[in-house]
Amino acid sequence: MSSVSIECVASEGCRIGESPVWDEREGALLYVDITGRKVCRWSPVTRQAQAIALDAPVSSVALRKSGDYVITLGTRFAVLKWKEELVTTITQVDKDKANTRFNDGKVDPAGRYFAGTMAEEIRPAVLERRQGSLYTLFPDLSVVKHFDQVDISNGLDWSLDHRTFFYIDSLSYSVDAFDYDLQTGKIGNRRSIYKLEKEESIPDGMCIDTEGKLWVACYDGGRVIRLDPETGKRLQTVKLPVDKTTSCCFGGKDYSEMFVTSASDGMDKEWLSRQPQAGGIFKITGLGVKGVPPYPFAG
Ligand SMILES: O=C(O)[C@H](O)[C@@H](O)[C@H](O)[C@H](O)CO
Ligand SMILES: [Zn+2]
Repeated sequence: MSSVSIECVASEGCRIGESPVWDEREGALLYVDITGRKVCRWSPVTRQAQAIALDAPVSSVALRKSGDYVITLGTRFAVLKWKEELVTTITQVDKDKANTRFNDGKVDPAGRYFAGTMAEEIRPAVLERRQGSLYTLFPDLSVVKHFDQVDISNGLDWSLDHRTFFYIDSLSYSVDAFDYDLQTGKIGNRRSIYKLEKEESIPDGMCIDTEGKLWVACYDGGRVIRLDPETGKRLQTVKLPVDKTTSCCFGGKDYSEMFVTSASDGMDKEWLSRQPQAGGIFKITGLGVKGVPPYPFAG
C-alpha cells in the first residue's frame, strides 16, 4: 500500500466549493464556489487561486475545445472567457420554475455538457423536493431534458468503455448507473449500484479512476469513498479534516493526484472553529491510482 497524504492547498474558504476540473493547458485546477458566486483557478506553481466573480450562483465549470470555459450559472449554460472576464449566455433551462438553479455538471466523452438542477436551498440539504431535472447541452447548443423529479442533481461520470453513465441524486443516498449510448447521448435502464451507509451521509460529487472505480465525495461525511461499480462494494475510505467534502477530481502530473473541494455554508461558529479549513481545497497524494482527463465541451 502506498501512503496517502492530504494537504490543504487553498484555504480561502469557499462557501460551497464544487466542480473541481484539472485544466492541463493551464496546469491549474478550476473549481467554483456556488453560493460565493465565483469561478476559481488555482496554480500549483504560484500556490495561489485567482477568482472571477459572477452575478449568480455558478455550480460547475468545464473545459471547451476551442479554448475558454463553459459554466452553469443560475439556470443558464454560458461561456466564460477567462482573460476578458466575460460571460455570454448560451441558453436557459427550467423556464417554468421560479426557484431552481443548476448544480453539478460534467462533459461526456463525446463533448456534450451534462448538468442538473435543484431547488434553491433554504439551508444545506433542505429544499423543496423533486424540483430538479437533468439536462444535456449538445455541441450544436441544443438542450435535451432527460428526466425531472430530481431532489439535488449531483455527481456524474462515465465508465471507461463509455457504456455506462453514473449519476447521483443526493437525497436518494444512492449512486446510480444508466446504460449509455455514446452515439446519441441517450440514457436508460436506471439502477442503484451503491447505497450510502449512515456515517457516509450524503453522496455529492464523483469521478472515475483508470481502473474504472468511482470516487464519491460524502457531504457531511468528511471523506471520499472508492466504489467498485461492478460489485457494489466499497473498496476504500479516505477521511478528510473537514465534514463538508463536496466533490473530487484527479489532476496534476499524469492525473495522479486527487483534488477535493469542500464547503463551509451551514456551519456555525463552533463547528468552524473546530474545522478552520472548511471550504478549502485539498490535495490527496499516494492513492496509487490515476484519473481520466476531463473531456472538453465540443460546442
Ligand atoms: O454541493 C452541492 O452539490 C450542493 O450545491 C450543496 O448545496 C450540497 O451538495 C447539498 O447541500 C448537500 O446535499
Ligand atoms: Zn455537488
